[in-house]
Amino acid sequence: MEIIFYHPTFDTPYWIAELSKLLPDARIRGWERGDNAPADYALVWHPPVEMLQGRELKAVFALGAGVDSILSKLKAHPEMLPESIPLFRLEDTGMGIQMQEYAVSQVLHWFRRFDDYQALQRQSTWQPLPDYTQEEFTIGIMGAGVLGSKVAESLLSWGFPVRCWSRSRKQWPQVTSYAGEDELNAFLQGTRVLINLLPNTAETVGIINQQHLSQLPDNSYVLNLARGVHVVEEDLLAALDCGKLKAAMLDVFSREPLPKESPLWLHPRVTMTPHVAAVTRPKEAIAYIAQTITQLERGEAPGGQVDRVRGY
Ligand SMILES: NC(=O)C1=CN([C@@H]2O[C@H](COP(=O)(O)OP(=O)(O)OC[C@H]3O[C@@H](n4cnc5c(N)ncnc54)[C@H](O)[C@@H]3O)[C@@H](O)[C@H]2O)C=CC1
Ligand SMILES: O=C(O)C(=O)CO
Repeated sequence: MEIIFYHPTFDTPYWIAELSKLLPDARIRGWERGDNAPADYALVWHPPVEMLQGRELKAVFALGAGVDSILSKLKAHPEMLPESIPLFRLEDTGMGIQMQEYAVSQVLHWFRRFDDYQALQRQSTWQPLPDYTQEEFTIGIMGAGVLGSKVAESLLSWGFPVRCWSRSRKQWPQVTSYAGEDELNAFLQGTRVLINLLPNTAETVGIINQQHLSQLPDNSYVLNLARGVHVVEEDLLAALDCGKLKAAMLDVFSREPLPKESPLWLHPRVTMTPHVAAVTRPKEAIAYIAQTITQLERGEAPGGQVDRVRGY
């Protein structure tokens, strides 16, 4: 079995060495321009078109959870990957715990009013503030998939009311499930902290916009952990400035790196991280890919296959 690997920043020799331990019969090589030798599987992130085009692959693996970049490249270059070749993505593989850490720490930061206390500290003001209660801090998770479910679980354990919104209704213990466009407004109207974990698809681009933000209660919060294109940044800033939103924490942006001139950098109630909410953990990802390849070789149907029409 031949496997080719391409990632613009990962440590290719490490990935090859670790994957070889789990797939001892495979010959694994880092792909370089000009390499047209046969391959059965390709492991990729932002692959050049020529890496995949014209190959008779058994499957392609995206080395992350989101497949928006590879699917948008496929729109422009459908010849890169015929429909008959399945595309797999990473499901959790250590990203769930990272999303839990991120969401729980930020929700608790807002819930315990550390943002307000930091503002008071800057004015040298000693001023205890009234506590918030869990009942007034309903968490609304958009995107009830692999990562959304992990985040829901962790916030439930801190006693917050949790609701989720997705395409189809979920039966999760203690979580109120809203489904489809018809229920989006009702979902938003009872959400105090909106956490976005949707995939980037034609239906979800720009979904956090003026119209939807206006449905949230006043003094709400937005935590964007998914993709920058979900948020209309001017609408978010307007919502912060009119008091609809109390604060926003953003990990992802419509343009990355965020341009220096973006007003988000200096807004006093915006905090940000540079797209690090959950990164690919090599050990877990390698074990997952090795297991999936083994299942494919046995003729089984493993999980994690992307529905290219649906877009995630
Ligand atoms: N900031 C970061 O570091 C990272 C961000 N991500 C982002 O998180 C996203 C979610 O990842 P997973 O949970 O693994 O994806 P997933 O595919 O398991 O879950 C997606 C969820 O969104 C829902 N959904 C999709 N389209 C919808 C629509 N039009 N309306 C309502 N609900 C819809 C689905 O029903 C599903 O519940 C990824 O696509 C990626 O963009 C993932 C990893 C790291
Ligand atoms: O895996 C993904 O989709 C990511 O965004 C990694 O940062």
